[in-house]
Amino acid sequence: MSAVPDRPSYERDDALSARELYRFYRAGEEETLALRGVSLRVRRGETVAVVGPSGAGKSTLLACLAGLDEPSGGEVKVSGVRISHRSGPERDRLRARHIGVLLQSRNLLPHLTVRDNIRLAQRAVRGRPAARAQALLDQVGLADRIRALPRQLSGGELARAGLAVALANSPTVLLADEPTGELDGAAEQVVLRMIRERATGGCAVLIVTHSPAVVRGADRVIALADGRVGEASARSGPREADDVRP
Ligand SMILES: Nc1ncnc2c1ncn2[C@@H]1O[C@H](COP(=O)(O)OP(=O)(O)OP(=O)(O)O)[C@@H](O)[C@H]1O
Repeated sequence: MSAVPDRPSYERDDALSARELYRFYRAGEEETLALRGVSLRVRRGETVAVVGPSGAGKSTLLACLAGLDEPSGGEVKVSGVRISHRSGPERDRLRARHIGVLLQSRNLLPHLTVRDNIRLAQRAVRGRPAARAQALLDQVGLADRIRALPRQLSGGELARAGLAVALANSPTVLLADEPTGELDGAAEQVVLRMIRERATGGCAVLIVTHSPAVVRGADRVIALADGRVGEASARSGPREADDVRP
C-alpha cells in the first residue's frame, strides 16, 4: 500500500492555489482591506484572467500569489508548496525556481542588457534545461535587441523583453499584470501567442488585465470587486467574450 495520502485529483493538478487570502494595509489612521477572503485555483495548462475595477485588489492579489507580498491571512501554494508565511529570502528562492512574474513596473534590472537579465533569471534553475536567451528573444520578436539596455527599448519592446525574462526560468506558474497594456494589436498578439504556448506546455497562467483580447483567450475569468471574488465564469467550447468583460 502506498504511504502517499490519496489526495483529490484537483489538488494534484493545481499549480497555484490560494485559500482565504486577506490583506490589510495600514497608513496612519487609515486602514484598507484590499483582499477579503480570496480563494482560487489555477491548474496546469489553464489560463485565468483576473478582471475588476481600479482599486479592486488585483495587483495586491498578484503580489501575494507571487510571494512578493505577504497576505495578512490565508495561504498561497505553488505546486503544492506553501510560499506564503515564509521569510523574504525563502519566498524569493521559491519564486525564482517556480514562478515567472511580469509586472507593470517591469521586471528588468536597468543596468543589465536584455541578455544578462535573462541569464540572471536562469541562475536559480541551473541544472534544469533552459531556453537560450537568443531563442527567447526570437520568440518575442526582439532578436536584434539582445545587447540593448532597458532604457534603449520602447514601451512595447520593454513589455516583450519583460515577458522573455519572466519565461526564462521555465516557470510552473506565470503571473502577469497587464502584460499587453502598452502594446499595439500586432505586438499584443505576439505576447498572447507566447503565453498560450506556455499554457499548452503545462504552465498555469494568471493574468490581471483590462484587455478584451486577453479575456477572450482565457479559459476562465475571475472578477474581483472590493477585494472579493465576484461573478466568475468557466469557459467551455469556443472561447467567446460573452461573459465577464473588463
Ligand atoms: N501600499 C499600500 N498602502 C495602502 N493601501 C494600499 C497599498 N497598495 C494598495 N492599497 C490599496 O488597496 C486597494 C487595492 O489596491 P490594488 O492596487 O491592489 O488595486 P487594483 O485592482 O490593482 O487597482 P488598479 O487597477 O488601479 O491597478 C486600493 O484601495 C489601494 O488604495
